Amino acid sequence: MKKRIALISEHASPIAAIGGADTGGQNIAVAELARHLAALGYEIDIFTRWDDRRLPKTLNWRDGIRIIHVEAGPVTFIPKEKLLPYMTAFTKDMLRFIKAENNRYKLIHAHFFMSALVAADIKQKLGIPFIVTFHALARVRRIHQGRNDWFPDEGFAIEERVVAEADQIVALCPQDRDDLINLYQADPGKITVIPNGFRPDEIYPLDKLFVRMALKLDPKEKIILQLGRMVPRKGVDNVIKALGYMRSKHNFEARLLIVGGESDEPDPGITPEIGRLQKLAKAEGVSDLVTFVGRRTRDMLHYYYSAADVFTTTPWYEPFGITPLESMACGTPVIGSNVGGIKSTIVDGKTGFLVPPNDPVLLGRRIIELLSSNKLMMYFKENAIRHVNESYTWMKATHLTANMYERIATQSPLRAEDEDDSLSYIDDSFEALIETIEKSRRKIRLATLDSAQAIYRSLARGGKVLVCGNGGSAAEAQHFAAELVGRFEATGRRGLPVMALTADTAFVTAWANDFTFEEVFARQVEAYGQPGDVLVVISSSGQSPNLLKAIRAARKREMFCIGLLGKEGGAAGELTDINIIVPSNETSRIQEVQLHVLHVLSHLIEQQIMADDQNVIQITEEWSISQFQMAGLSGKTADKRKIRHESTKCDR
Ligand SMILES: O=C(CO)[C@@H](O)[C@H](O)[C@H](O)[C@H](O)COP(=O)(O)O
Ligand SMILES: [Zn+2]
Repeated sequence: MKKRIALISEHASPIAAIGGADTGGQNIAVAELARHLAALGYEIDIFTRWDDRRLPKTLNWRDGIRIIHVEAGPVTFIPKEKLLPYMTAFTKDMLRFIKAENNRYKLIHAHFFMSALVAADIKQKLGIPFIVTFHALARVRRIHQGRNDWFPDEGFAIEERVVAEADQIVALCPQDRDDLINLYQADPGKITVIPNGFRPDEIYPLDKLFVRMALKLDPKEKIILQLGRMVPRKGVDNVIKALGYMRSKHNFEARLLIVGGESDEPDPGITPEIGRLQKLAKAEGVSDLVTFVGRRTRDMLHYYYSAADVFTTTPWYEPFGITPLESMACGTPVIGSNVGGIKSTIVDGKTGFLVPPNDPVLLGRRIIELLSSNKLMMYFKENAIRHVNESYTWMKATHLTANMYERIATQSPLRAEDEDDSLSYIDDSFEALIETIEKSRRKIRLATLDSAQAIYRSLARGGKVLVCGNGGSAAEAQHFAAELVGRFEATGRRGLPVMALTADTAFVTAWANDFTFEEVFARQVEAYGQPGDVLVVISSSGQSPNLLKAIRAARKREMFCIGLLGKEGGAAGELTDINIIVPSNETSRIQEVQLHVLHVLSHLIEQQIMADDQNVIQITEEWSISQFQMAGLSGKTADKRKIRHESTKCDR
């Protein structure tokens, strides 16, 4: 069985279109991680909030990947800042799904703090270890966005809990790791740095002239590209201001293409951020240099990256930033702000430039410096392609992730390679046993009681019990005899004459060796059995010839025969006086229930014998005061056995 992993990404579905306000790097990261894990042989379920009724509850997205749409709040788009109140419902629906499918996830990998809250609650209930990738940390966001961060303050406490309870935390870059340690006191030993990546078969360089023609762009113009989520913190303002600075102070003109938004056509009505930036462009006197492209599908992105001369990304902060990688993968140098993940993915002066996040003048100067030197552009291009292919592919990130999964899985109680199979077997066998016990409880209670009474009656009258069976049943025959000759639960009772016909190895081997195995029990029945004694045969099939012969021999000696059987009783069931037939066809399940029945019989017989002996002592004491003395006998010499016999006669 393949290893099952659950990914939770409460707001960022892998199938959402990229570029909208709430769709960006996390959607891509989850989608790519899932695809590459599936290629490594994992079975992936991605749990994400159901926000569109047109989508099925469970979607078989790709080979080995399902998207499970979780019911949590209204089935419509809700901004991620408003999702926290629905997380309890999310957990409940996810638990329901896991239980309904009887799924055993090796671990859960949660993306973002709300998903991690779900994972932490599920870990508490089901013990499944979990890993978290925060993608963005509340404290960091608050530092950089202040009151423009609309997430509820509960986020801080939730992140602290998650940091403490997660089995492992993925930091996207060294800055992310430092923030986790400094702002959340995360245990450094629990942090693994795994950067995001790009897919070389999806994002690769295209011929600049060709794509400019395809995109109807001027082949000669200098083009600056800005691509990503349309939100203020991405710092597009900075680039527009840089454009203004370049034109006014250096008379240097370049076109700025802005790709992104909520619709394919740029529409300030649908994407207010576009309207805001248009106003800014006007104020900076560069409206004619700024082109809003609108949202584009992922298969078109490398056209835009390849068409540009330089890619700019100057957010105030950026937990990771996938777009600079993609641009470098297309051979387009990047000028990015010296923050978060960007400062570790861009190699300053080798694959592009790093600039402070809010410095349009410096940005403008760097753009001019780069766009004015073909030599520098070529140098950055070559370095960029080599750099990202060496260090930042999704395949590489997935290998690091899978290594971490294996590490966690081997530390957890649900560990190790092929244990899914073993665990399934364990669970199934328990289920089957529970089912057999359930059925048996109803079916064999009366036969069990009758058998206990028959054995007790025989013992009470001075009779004995002979027990036999083969293999596991031979062991149980001896087990039963041991309970009654010795003791089961009670202390201080007399030993009872119960004999396992399997125990005399000298006789059994001699008789089987010299004559026939079929008569090893029958011969002993003939030797020991008396009228009124009981023979108990234990068999799962009821077909063993040596048992059938034993029963026939017992009948001849007017013994009472009890069959503890399975599989509808077999031939033995036809010959005995009482049958306890376990309603199952599986030998092991039959034997397991038979052991329980033998314990129940031991208890019932033992209790009856104890009650009986108590009765005898009382009568003995009464007689010793009255009748024995009158008869001139001492209590000591009273014939207790005789009295016992009398007292049990009237019992039943
Ligand atoms: O314990 C087991 C199987 O669980 C075996 O030893 C099993 O008792 C032997 O195969 C017996 O020979 C089966 O005999 P029976 O139950 O069919 O009379
Ligand atoms: Zn067995």
